[in-house]
Amino acid sequence: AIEHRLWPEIEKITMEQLHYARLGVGAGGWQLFAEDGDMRMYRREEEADGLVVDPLKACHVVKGVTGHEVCEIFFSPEYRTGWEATLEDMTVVEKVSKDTLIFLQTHKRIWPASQRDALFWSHMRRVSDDQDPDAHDLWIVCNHSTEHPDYPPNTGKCVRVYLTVCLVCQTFIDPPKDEDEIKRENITCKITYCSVVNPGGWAPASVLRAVYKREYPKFLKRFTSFCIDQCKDKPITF
Ligand SMILES: CCCc1ccc(-c2ccc(S(=O)(=O)CCO)cc2)cc1[C@H]1C[C@H]1c1ccccn1
Repeated sequence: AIEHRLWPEIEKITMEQLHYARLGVGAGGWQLFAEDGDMRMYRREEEADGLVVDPLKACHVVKGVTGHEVCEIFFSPEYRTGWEATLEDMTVVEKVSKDTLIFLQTHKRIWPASQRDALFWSHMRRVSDDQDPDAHDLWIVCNHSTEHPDYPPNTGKCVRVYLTVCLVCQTFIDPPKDEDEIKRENITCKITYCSVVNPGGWAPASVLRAVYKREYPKFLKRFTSFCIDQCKDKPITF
C-alpha cells in the first residue's frame, strides 16, 4: 500500500503515547483529583504561553468488556454521539485507512470561553506486549491534532484546540471452571486514558480547570457505561 503522508507521525506519536500511558503515576507530579469506584483521575498543573494545558491521566477497571471492544467503540464515528456529551458536531474529513480516520469535531461552547473545534487523526491498533508475551494484547486508540487544507483553524466561530489523547486497554481473563466457554463475567478491562488539550486561544485558567474537573470524570464514566451497555448482549470480541 502507498504510505500516507501522515504515516510516520502516526507511528511515532502512537508509540510515544503507548509508552507514556504505561508510565505509573508515582513520579512526575501527578495529583489525584477525582475518584469514583475503580476510576482514578490524575492531573498535572501546566501552562503553555499562559494557557492551561493540564495533562490528564485516568485509570479505570471495567468488568464485562474487552480492550478490543472498548477501543473499537472509542474509535468508531457511529458510536460517538452516544457517549461524547460535549460534542456539537462531528465530521469524518478523511478515511486514511480502515484503522485511521481524520475527524473534525465542534464542542459545545463553555461560557465565557468561545466555542472550540478539534481537527485530529485517530488511529487504532493492537500491540502485543513485548515485556510479557503471555499477557493479553493491548489495544490503543491515539488521537492527535493535525492540519487539513480544507479546514484551516480559526476561520469561523470556533477557536481550534490542539490535543493529544490516547486510550490504552488491556484485557484480563479469569478462566471459568472446567474449561467452560469464557463469559463476560470472566473478563476485565484495564483502561488508561491520557489527554493534553491546549485550548488554542485565551480561556480563563479558573474556568478551564473547573470544566476539566467536572467534565473528565463525567466523560470517562459515561463512556465506560456506554461500552458495557453496547456489548452486554453481543458475542465477545477479543
Ligand atoms: C476549552 C476546551 C474545550 C474542549 C476541547 C476538546 C475536548 C476534547 C476533545 C476530544 C476528546 S477525545 O478524548 O479525543 C474523544 C473524542 O471526542 C476529549 C476532549 C474537550 C473540551 C472541553 C469540553 C470539555 C471536555 C473536557 C473533558 C471531556 C470532554 N469535554
